[in-house]
Amino acid sequence: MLETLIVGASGYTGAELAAYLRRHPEINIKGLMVSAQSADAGKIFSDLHPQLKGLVDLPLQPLTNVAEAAKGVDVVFLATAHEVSHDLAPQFLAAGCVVFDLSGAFRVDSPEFYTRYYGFAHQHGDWLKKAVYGLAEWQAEKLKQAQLVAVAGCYPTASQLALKPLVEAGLLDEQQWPVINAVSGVSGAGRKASMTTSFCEVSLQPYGVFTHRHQPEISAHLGIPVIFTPHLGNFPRGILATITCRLKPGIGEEEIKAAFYNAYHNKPLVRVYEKGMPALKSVIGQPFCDIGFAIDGQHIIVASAEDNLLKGAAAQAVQCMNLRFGFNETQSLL
Ligand SMILES: NC(=O)C1=CN([C@@H]2O[C@H](COP(=O)(O)OP(=O)(O)OC[C@H]3O[C@@H](n4cnc5c(N)ncnc54)[C@H](OP(=O)(O)O)[C@@H]3O)[C@@H](O)[C@H]2O)C=CC1
Ligand SMILES: CC(=O)N[C@@H](CCC(=O)OP(=O)(O)O)C(=O)O
Repeated sequence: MLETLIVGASGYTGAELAAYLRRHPEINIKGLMVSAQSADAGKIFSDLHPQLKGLVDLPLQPLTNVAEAAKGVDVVFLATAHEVSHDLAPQFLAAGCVVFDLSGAFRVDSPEFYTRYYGFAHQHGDWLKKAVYGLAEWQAEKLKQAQLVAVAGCYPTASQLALKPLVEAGLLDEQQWPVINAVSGVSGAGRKASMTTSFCEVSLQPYGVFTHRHQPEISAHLGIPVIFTPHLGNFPRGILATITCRLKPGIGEEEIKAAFYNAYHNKPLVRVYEKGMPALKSVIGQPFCDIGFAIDGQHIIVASAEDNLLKGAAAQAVQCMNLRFGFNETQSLL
């Protein structure tokens, strides 16, 4: 049995982690943590997330001393903001814990990337180098050795799962950058109140145009440049990415189908459609990323759908943990 902490347990992804981990036969949830100053410290977790009433009724504990909190703990999930994870992860790692970080704090091995896109100077270049990028379907071998897993971002997961089979098989015309248009539900911005995510303000709209931090995350791990435009949608959860690319001359449906088959025929959490396009309703509340495509001449449109809080965050984190410890990949997820 692995003793496990969820830090940031009162948040959206933290709550989803608790829901999965409570039913994992190899995991004991030892503690649900929030910040030392949290207004929710001392409250019962399920009073904040009543869907888990009677299932996870532990108190939310203030994280006042990391060394103390890490005692007897094997695994830590950090469902915290990037800056918070950046500070906490090295402390839990120093205490010997295996850390699964849902934030972007360790996803790209480039200190300049953090200054430019995250607005802070990264202090842990050693861990940036050692971190394994948690895009589970593509990192199974590396994950087995990882002490720090930087779980892939929500948009980057939907985007890369759709594009990587085509890139790896060399099917795309390299002169034409893939154009990714993706819409996310509001839970992507977290649970804390803010003006931009308040009910009356939200209206379908692009944001972060040419500047969103997920563009370089996707490019860095895909190995090619992309255009990425996120949109905020007026629904609670889910991401739909619609991606337009140009194929190399002579590439057709047969090659595309083969590329997706080779990549995912034995990957239970990616479902590639024989025909039709995925919709959010098929993945909300599910740990899957669903992919569909259509070809017209040299153009291909690939669409991928996921629940941002699940395959885009908590489910993928648990999937990475399953792979790390040699459990069934979908344990507690399906
Ligand atoms: N939402 C999404 O769709 C996705 C989110 N992510 C990433 O996952 C992380 C969590 O996201 P999300 O669940 O949406 O965030 P939320 O804002 O919903 O939750 C953040 C949690 O962190 C806690 N927290 C804040 N500061 C500290 C601290 N210093 N020590 C311990 N706990 C702290 C908060 O509680 P309190 O403030 O009361 O202490 C809260 O429990 C972020 O890095 C996000 O970028 C990744 C993929 C998708
Ligand atoms: C709708 C919305 O605001 N989405 C967030 C992305 C979700 C997220 O938390 O980003 P990571 O996957 O990198 O952790 C944003 O655009 O900043």
